[in-house]
Amino acid sequence: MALEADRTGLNRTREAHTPFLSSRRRMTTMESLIGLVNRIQRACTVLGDYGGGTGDNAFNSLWEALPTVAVVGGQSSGKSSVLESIVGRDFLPRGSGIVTRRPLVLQLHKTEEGTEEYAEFLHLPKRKFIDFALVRKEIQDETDRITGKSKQISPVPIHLSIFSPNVVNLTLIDLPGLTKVAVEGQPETIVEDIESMVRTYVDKPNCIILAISPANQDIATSDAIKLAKEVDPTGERTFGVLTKLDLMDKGTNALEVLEGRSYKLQHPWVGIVNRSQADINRNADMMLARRKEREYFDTSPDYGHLASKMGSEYLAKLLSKHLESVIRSRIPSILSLINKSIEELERELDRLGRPVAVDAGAQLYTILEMCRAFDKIFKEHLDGGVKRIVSEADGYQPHLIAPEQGYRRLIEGALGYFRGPAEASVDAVHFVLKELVRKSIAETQELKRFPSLQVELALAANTSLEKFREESKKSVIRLVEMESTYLTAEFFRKLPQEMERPAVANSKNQAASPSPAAQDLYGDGHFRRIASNVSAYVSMVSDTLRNTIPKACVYCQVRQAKLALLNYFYSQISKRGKIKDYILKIKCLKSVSDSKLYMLWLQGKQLGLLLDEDPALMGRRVECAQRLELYKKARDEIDAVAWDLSNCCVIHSRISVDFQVIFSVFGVNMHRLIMETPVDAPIKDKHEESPRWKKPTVVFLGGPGSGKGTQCANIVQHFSYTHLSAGDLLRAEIRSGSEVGSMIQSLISQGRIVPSEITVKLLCKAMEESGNDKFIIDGFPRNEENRIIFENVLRAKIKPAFVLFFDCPEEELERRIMNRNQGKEDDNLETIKKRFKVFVESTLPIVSYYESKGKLRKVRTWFFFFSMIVTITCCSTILILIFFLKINAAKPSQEVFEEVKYAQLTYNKSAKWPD
Ligand SMILES: Nc1ncnc2c1ncn2[C@@H]1O[C@H](COP(=O)(O)OP(=O)(O)OP(=O)(O)O)[C@@H](O)[C@H]1O
Ligand SMILES: O=c1ccn([C@@H]2O[C@H](COP(=O)(O)O)[C@@H](O)[C@H]2O)c(=O)[nH]1
Repeated sequence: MALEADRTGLNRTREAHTPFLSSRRRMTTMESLIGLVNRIQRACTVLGDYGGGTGDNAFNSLWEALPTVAVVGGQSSGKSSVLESIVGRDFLPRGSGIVTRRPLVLQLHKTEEGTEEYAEFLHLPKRKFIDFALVRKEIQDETDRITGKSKQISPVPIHLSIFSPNVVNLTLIDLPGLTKVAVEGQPETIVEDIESMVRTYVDKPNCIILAISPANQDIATSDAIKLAKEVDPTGERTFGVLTKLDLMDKGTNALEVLEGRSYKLQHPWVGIVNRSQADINRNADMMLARRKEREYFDTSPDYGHLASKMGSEYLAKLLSKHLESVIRSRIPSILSLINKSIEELERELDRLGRPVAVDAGAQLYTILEMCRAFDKIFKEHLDGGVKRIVSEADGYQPHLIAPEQGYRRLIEGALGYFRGPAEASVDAVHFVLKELVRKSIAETQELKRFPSLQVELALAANTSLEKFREESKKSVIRLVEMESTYLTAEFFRKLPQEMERPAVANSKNQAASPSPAAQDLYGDGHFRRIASNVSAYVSMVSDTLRNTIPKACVYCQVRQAKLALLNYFYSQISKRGKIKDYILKIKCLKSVSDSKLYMLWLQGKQLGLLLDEDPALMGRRVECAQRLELYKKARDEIDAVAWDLSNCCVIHSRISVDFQVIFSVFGVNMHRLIMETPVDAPIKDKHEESPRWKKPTVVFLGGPGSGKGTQCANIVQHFSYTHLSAGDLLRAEIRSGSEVGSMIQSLISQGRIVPSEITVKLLCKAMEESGNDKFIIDGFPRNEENRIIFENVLRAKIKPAFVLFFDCPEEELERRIMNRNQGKEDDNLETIKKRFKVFVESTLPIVSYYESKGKLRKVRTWFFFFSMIVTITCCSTILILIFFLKINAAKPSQEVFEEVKYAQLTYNKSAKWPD
């Protein structure tokens, strides 16, 4: 199996190693569908997803989506004998009481005539059982391994594969026989336990019920029919089997039941005649028993007219055919479920994050990556958050009351009041930063699963912030002190001088009388002026500090937080990493006695401890990864079957039965389309012969958003073409709400390519409905499978002219799609990336294919372009062979259109499409 042994611990069988077989071993056509389901079922079981309902409900059950045949019957209904007759071997445990205590998933594989029969268990990979008595013993032993020797039952199935030329391809699930009372040694709840286990299978709409009833009992008392009637009242998925016909009372028969009069089912009842108890006791040959059964019906006066539809061989064939067709019809919904599950699991794995590495280097790397993620968020917040706080924090206004001690003392004293608000600014920024650290840690998705790391990171970041706060405080205090120690002399020089000068006499004789100014020298006015001057100075300093304090905060705290918030953490972490490595080395050298180092070892926590995830989360990740692998493999297998089948058609140059099968797999009625084409003629001739739409069809290819649709709209306006966009047709199908629509939706949302059958069907339908005979096919074929179907099916209907490739750089495509705004749900960044990938991986090779036919024209220069136009205009008889043109789609739309028109005008109508 593709799931690795160490991850599942369940690689127990060869099939368990590879329940999904390599393509070499892959069976083809009809058988492949049952084989495919078998492989998926086995892989599901390995991962705990099986019908018994105990699988992990947190996951979608793939098992439940798979069609199964459950064998249901009461005790002694002849259930085991029916199964043995179908297989043609004696291999089931027998005895009184409840023998089948675990579901037995019995997978029958038809091998070539003359090959040896053998059996294999999923739980015993390397053992091939040739002796079927040992198979019986192993079923008993394996049952006991889970249930003990008690009479308990377990829903965990046993998987048994039988390879034989005497079987048809079929998978059956044998369930414990329904019982009415608990007999000696059985738990009291056994009756309900068995019924509820059987119900978990038969309740599912994908379950085909093989209801076994003995003919020698009244059908109205049949446990199997009673249950089937409840869960499948219309009888659509129930096959009634009547056993023990030969044991009925003389003179009675079971025609009422077999002819559907007693209890009507949608499928015919099948009568069976098994070996008698005496035959079983003496190990009578099963092949002989089959022959006897045939003879019984052929010669029966009661059942002779039904003989061809009776017996275990007929039953096996009937079931195999039915199972095959049910699987076929279910493939779209299985694919849809798989795709949905893949998306869900991928999302969940993204959420859970990658598994934690085991070595110190990788652990360090993981931690650093998370730090980077945190740091990024922190910086984003920083750019928004701090600015606001810093600008709010500068609103301090000191209120100065100046004592009369001269300017210097007054000012110095006043400036002292700035200390408090300056420190408060630093604190405010500090708290904002701290809050941002908390917020950023909470918002860092990657950190969510590591609580210890969150704590350590917060601790280290806050330690750094404390350091920055101290630095910042020192700086702002220094700024305040600088203002106190050096007063700006310029300010004082500009003060009105007369205020300071003593009064002067007017004339020699005149006694000096105090001027009004002098009178005011020691009055209120004087002090008011000093106060006002001091205040003016303080306010000037305040303005300066209002600018410089935030600068200091930003420089010492914000800038540092941006540059070096985690430096302390990094140094701690790297020390731990080194210590750990060192210790490990020392331990290897057996010199752990170095006590100093050992102390360090104990002090420093191991890196691994920081990454101490919740074990439940780790388990969940492993489960998700395994499921994802299962679903992806299953999807590939289903795709491969489709691919194998469609290839058959190409290889044989005819539409084979298989091809029709795969068309109908997708519920597509391609029969008419196919049958209308001369399929037995060689492909080459086929295309030359009267296609239904004779006018040339042009194919537009290019990356998503390269402008194909835009140019199609232009063409439609100027030329009488009908534009058929494969993508738009698929989107319309989604909107129609059909079953296929949901599968398409799931593929489109992943940028994946829808199976050709569906796209071709939609294209043909649109062509028919258009009433036109000239088409541009936009965006098809876009992978190799598309191309093959295009060449072998669509080409029979149309006359392809040329492929026009729109060449455009990816950045331009992305820009255009993101701006397109046409409500296309796959126009989102996530899907776009996937579409580009698919385009490069799948569509470009198709472009190269047509290029390899030697028909490629490089992007033409304008000179070339105009010269060609001139040539055409001057000499219309010149026809230029152009099968393949490359359009420089990065040019403006109108210019692109000129190129498109040119291509349209100049292609050689008589030239052949490359074979
Ligand atoms: N030459 C151009 N220059 C600039 N923008 C363009 C040009 N051609 C088309 N666009 C714009 O780019 C977007 C994608 O174009 P359009 O839908 O035609 O691409 P498309 O190839 O049909 O895409 P898709 O493969 O998804 O169907 C549209 O919004 C369209 O208007
Ligand atoms: O032939 C086709 C065409 C389209 N798809 C799917 O549809 C989307 C959208 O197609 P656009 O042509 O880009 O509109 C594309 O990504 C495919 O998922 C397809 O499968 N087969």
